Amino acid sequence: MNIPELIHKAIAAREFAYAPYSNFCVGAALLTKSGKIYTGCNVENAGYSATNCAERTAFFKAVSEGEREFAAIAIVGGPRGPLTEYCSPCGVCRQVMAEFCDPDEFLVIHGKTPEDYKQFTLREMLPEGGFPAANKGYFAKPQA
Ligand SMILES: O=c1ccn([C@H]2C[C@H](O)[C@@H](CO)O2)c(=O)[nH]1
Ligand SMILES: [Zn+2]
Repeated sequence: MNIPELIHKAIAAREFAYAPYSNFCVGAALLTKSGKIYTGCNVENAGYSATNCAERTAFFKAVSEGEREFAAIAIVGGPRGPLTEYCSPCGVCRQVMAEFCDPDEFLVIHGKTPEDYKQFTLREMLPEGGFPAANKGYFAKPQA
């Protein structure tokens, strides 16, 4: 797994962040087990709760194109401008990861630069979570 490349793609996706309300710009790059990368940015809305995080944008792009098996996600974010901090996913995004990802294999990478990052397993990010993808393998496979 090329983590610097994944972070680089998350940084590029952050350029597309639509964040006129918070000015907090986030990018994500989601790596499938087969090696494809789906990117996402946050997309805000005047009705704030309609906002979609970068991580879920990447997941929903991938799942809606038939992907079900994921290896890692890189996340970068912070106030508009150069990155100065690590960005950690919100609870809703962690729950979406839990739907599809093995908690002990899937890596959640918090990047600042391609070389400066922290990595966690999904289980570390969501201790005691419910993990349908791990408990019932068929949830992870496309069904008729
Ligand atoms: O991990 C995160 C944290 C925040 N945001 C977005 C949501 C909102 O648009 C803005 C401020 O929270 O950043 C993400 O996309 N991902
Ligand atoms: Zn989120």
